[in-house]
Amino acid sequence: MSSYKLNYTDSFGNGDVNSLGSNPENGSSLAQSEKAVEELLTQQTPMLATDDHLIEFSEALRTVAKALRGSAEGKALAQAEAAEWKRRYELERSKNQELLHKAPLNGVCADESGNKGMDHLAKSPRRHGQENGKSERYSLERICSHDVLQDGGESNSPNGCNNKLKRKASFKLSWGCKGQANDQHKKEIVSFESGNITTADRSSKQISLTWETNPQTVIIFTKPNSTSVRVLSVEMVRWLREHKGLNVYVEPRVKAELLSESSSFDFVQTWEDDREISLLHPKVDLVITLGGDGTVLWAASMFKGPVPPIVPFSMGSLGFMTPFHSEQYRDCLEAVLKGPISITLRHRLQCHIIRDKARHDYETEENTLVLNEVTIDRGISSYLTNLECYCDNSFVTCVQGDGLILSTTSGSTAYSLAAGGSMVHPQVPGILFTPICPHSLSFRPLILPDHVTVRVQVPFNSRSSAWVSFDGKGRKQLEAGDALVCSIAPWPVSTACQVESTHDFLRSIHDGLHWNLRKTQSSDGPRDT
Ligand SMILES: NC(=O)c1ccc[n+]([C@@H]2O[C@H](COP(=O)([O-])OP(=O)(O)OC[C@H]3O[C@@H](n4cnc5c(N)ncnc54)[C@H](O)[C@@H]3O)[C@@H](O)[C@H]2O)c1
Ligand SMILES: Nc1ncnc2c1ncn2[C@@H]1O[C@H](COP(=O)(O)OP(=O)(O)OP(=O)(O)O)[C@@H](O)[C@H]1O
Repeated sequence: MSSYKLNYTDSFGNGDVNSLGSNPENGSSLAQSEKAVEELLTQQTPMLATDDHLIEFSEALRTVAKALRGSAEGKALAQAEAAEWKRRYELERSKNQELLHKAPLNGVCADESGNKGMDHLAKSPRRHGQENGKSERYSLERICSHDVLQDGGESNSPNGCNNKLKRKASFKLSWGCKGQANDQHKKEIVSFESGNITTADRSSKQISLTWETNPQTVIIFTKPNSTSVRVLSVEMVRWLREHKGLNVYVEPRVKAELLSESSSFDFVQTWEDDREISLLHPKVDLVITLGGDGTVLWAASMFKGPVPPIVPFSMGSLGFMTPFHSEQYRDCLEAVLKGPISITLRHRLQCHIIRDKARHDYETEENTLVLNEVTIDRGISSYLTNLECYCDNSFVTCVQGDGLILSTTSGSTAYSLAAGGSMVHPQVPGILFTPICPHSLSFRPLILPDHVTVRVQVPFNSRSSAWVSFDGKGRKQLEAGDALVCSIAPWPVSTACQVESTHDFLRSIHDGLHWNLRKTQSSDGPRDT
């Protein structure tokens, strides 16, 4: 029986409790043997008085009967004890599973037989007690101590796990980027409670936007020189005003177009200077774009800080960021204005040029925000670029070729893709480092994490200058000694999804690029036998 008990405790957490000393058949056979002895004694009694041997035999049988009774009682006790241990074991197992659900046991080590150690219980018995009351805490602590003693107490197992109950050293994780204390967000994603690092949440999830008050003001950006866009913009502006009672802003060019249609478009508001538009952000609830991806890039570039959510209607040939069909604009806008809507949160890169010859702060150039990418190329020069690249001050490589693309994940389906970069889901945070026609066989594209700062410098001994462009626009020259510094901007661009982020992304690569489109192989032909 004690071996049952030891076996049971030895295999705590993994053993088969039902096989340990609780076989009901054993108990009933002992009871039957005892009953048989009693019957024999009763039958033999008349003869005992006359035969000494029989008396002796009778005494012996009584002793055997007593022993059998004791054994049966002991068995019953053992069964009761086993049942109690089983109850405790199941109680503990359910607690462990509860704990596992809350936090996977990263810090728990296994003994040689693969059994889980008890450190996870040792570290938080009080927590069990607080949750389940004193008696359960007491029983759990007893189970732990029992297990540890049975497992051999103080010795260290070969895998380095000490079987003795002990507390793990506690620690703290902190996140920082160049001295900034921006822990809060990350702490919600990674928990490091009680020495266990666990993922508490995903850093990037499908995001849903719900209006708390009704949207009042929209701004519409349209692709220039397109008749179909012009026709739609006239219709949409009227509908937004007459059916939805919204304030509408458009670009000065579009206001002129609307007024040429009818003077009733007087209510439409605009601005004089593009710098004014950044002041509009606090007033604008929603941005609508009518065009292709270029119009989304254009709209985003108008906001040098936070950007209102964008609803992009597809009116171009390709539409990676434009999931909405213009024919159904009423239904679509009804749904968006009502909410909730799924959005894709697209990171932008903030790019800053540092001029070697700049000696004063006022000579510093303004940051430029890009939604797709910043490109550093050789421009009209016929020489190879010679770009020294650093990531957080670590030297990365020297780009000798046509140039380098630093792309967002939204931009991964644009120029970076054409230069051999991976396609990356737009909500994956990171910076793509994609060379353009590198003059080396081993230069593969990289994807860097979202917290790094990349610096691309034209060395003083470079044969030629380089050229920077932002989302394919605004080219600037980088002379020898100049550098471009680039990191993820704090103001992402949220675009409304037709369905949800992943669905829309996959649809865009299927429809836009015919990704992995191939005729299905017919089933007739050679087969594995
Ligand atoms: N070789 C190339 O593929 C190449 C060369 C130069 C620029 N571009 C891209 O063009 C972009 C500027 O776009 P534009 O419309 O203002 O110029 P554009 O009118 O010259 O159009 C460029 C094409 O890129 C597509 N595009 C833009 N952003 C995209 C994205 N995120 N995913 C997939 N395709 C996208 C557009 O739909 C368009 O068809 C640049 O940011 C750059 O990524 C690509
Ligand atoms: N409101 C705007 N003002 C000035 N330029 C714009 C505006 N909207 C878009 N553009 C520019 O017009 C060009 C074409 O825009 P867009 O990509 O939207 O249309 P598209 O080329 O017809 O689309 P696709 O590339 O899908 O065929 C881009 O270079 C973009 O920067």
